[in-house]
Amino acid sequence: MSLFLALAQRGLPPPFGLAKSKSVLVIENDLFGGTCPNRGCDPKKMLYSAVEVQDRVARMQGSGLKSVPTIDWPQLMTFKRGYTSQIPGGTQRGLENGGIDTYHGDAAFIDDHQIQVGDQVVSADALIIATGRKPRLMDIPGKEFLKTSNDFLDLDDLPKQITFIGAGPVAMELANIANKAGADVRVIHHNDRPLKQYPEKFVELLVKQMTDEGIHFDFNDEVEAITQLQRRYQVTTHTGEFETDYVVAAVGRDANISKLRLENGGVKATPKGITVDNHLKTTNDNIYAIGDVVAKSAPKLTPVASFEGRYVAQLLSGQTTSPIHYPVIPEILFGATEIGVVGVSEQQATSEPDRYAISSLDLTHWYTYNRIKENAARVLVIREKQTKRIVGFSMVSSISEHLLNVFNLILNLNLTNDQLQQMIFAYPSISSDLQYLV
Ligand SMILES: Cc1cc2nc3c(=O)[nH]c(=O)nc-3n(C[C@H](O)[C@H](O)[C@H](O)COP(=O)(O)OP(=O)(O)OC[C@H]3O[C@@H](n4cnc5c(N)ncnc54)[C@H](O)[C@@H]3O)c2cc1C
Ligand SMILES: NC(=O)c1ccc[n+]([C@@H]2O[C@H](COP(=O)([O-])OP(=O)(O)OC[C@H]3O[C@@H](n4cnc5c(N)ncnc54)[C@H](O)[C@@H]3O)[C@@H](O)[C@H]2O)c1
Repeated sequence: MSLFLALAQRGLPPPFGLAKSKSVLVIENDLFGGTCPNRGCDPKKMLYSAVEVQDRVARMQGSGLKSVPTIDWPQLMTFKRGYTSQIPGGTQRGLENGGIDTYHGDAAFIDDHQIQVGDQVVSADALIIATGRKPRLMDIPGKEFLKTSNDFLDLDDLPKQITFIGAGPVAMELANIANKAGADVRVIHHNDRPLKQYPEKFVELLVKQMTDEGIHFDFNDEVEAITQLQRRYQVTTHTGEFETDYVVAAVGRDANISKLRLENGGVKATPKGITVDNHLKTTNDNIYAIGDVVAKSAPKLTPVASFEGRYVAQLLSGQTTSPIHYPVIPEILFGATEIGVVGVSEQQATSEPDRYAISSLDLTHWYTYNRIKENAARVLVIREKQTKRIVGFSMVSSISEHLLNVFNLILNLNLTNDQLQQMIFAYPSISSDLQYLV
């Protein structure tokens, strides 16, 4: 028997893959499906459905459209819940229909083969830990008043004034939604270079656009305390104090390991997560770890967790013995303006000028972006000088996700310029610009 401790919906391939040859059990202590479809990527993008349309209509004012729609938050939340409410039950039924047993409860190791779930004990030959991460709460006076992305993504009514602490992906994406839905939004960040994984100039552009939309940024500031007033909160920072209706801590996420009693299973972890080798094996030979819970340099994203899940399923069913080899991994910050990166970064290319050449292009006036009255569309295309192959791509625009995935294919398949010039793309479309970019 193989046993999985909590697998997100996107991680389902491993239990399904293994269920053909082994008896499999999945334990989840909260919502089956995990973070992404219940409280992460998917509900966030359900809310973005309204933001994207509103933003596009706003840009077309005076070019054929009159008046910008306002967002009705309770209706939008009902729309989102129409999706999220189906996830836990649907995921659990899907597992059971696939011949996989499910348990609901906190999993904790008794030893390296046995797991306690509530008052039951289950045992397995191999175990896979996929318990993810949870929002980090700050240890400051008034921390009990802090809300998280989980709370924000399920708000019945939108507070008038919302403060986000941190300017990482979670805060920036949710701040954008709150602002477009009509809230007065403030973001407090403890340095002046948020979103380090994205090109600095693109982040500056994003911050400027969000500021122009009315979001107030406090950089190089630190929240010291939250005090409850009659109906509101007072936020005290290094530099002063202000009142707000709702404070979201978005300062990172911690590995879900505190309930697992890892020591009983001989599994070592650091504050960054569970330690694994290049086969995703923990410090115990029978136990593997995948996804966000792992201490690793690969980005903590849903498709990365799924990829790791498929790899461990292949390993356990004898289809591979090789170490895990990650493909090129794209990252994207969603929003009315999206920033995407894949492959060699601008930072890396700049630090190796003999090896890489960077082309920086402003596409704002290109037909594709002109047609939708885009505020700013820019790309960085990074080539290896010797081979002339494209090895990196970054983009800022309202529709970056399209070209990002196309460049992801180019990089992963190692396509040459000649091969791309031999193709015919549907025209005019976002991806037909490709032949002018490569
Ligand atoms: C607001 C937000 C937006 C995001 N947006 C994106 C995005 O746009 N794109 C993207 O790729 N990624 C995004 N992510 C990241 C993505 O959600 C995670 O990378 C992904 O969910 C990780 O999957 P996982 O299976 O490792 O863990 P999870 O999905 O977190 O699943 C772990 C599960 O384990 C359960 N669990 C924990 N401890 C125990 C225990 N002791 N016993 C039993 N069960 C336990 C948890 O309840 C949870 O359901 C976002 C995250 C957040 C918070
Ligand atoms: N579009 C996406 O792919 C997407 C979207 C959201 C989340 N995610 C995933 O979720 C993970 C977690 O995101 P996150 O934004 O919660 O965490 P994060 O760690 O990526 O960002 C948190 C930010 O808060 C800052 N910070 C820390 N302490 C602070 C403090 N006391 N005051 C002010 N700022 C402080 C940090 O410097 C950091 O920049 C991401 O790394 C990513 O893997 C991905």
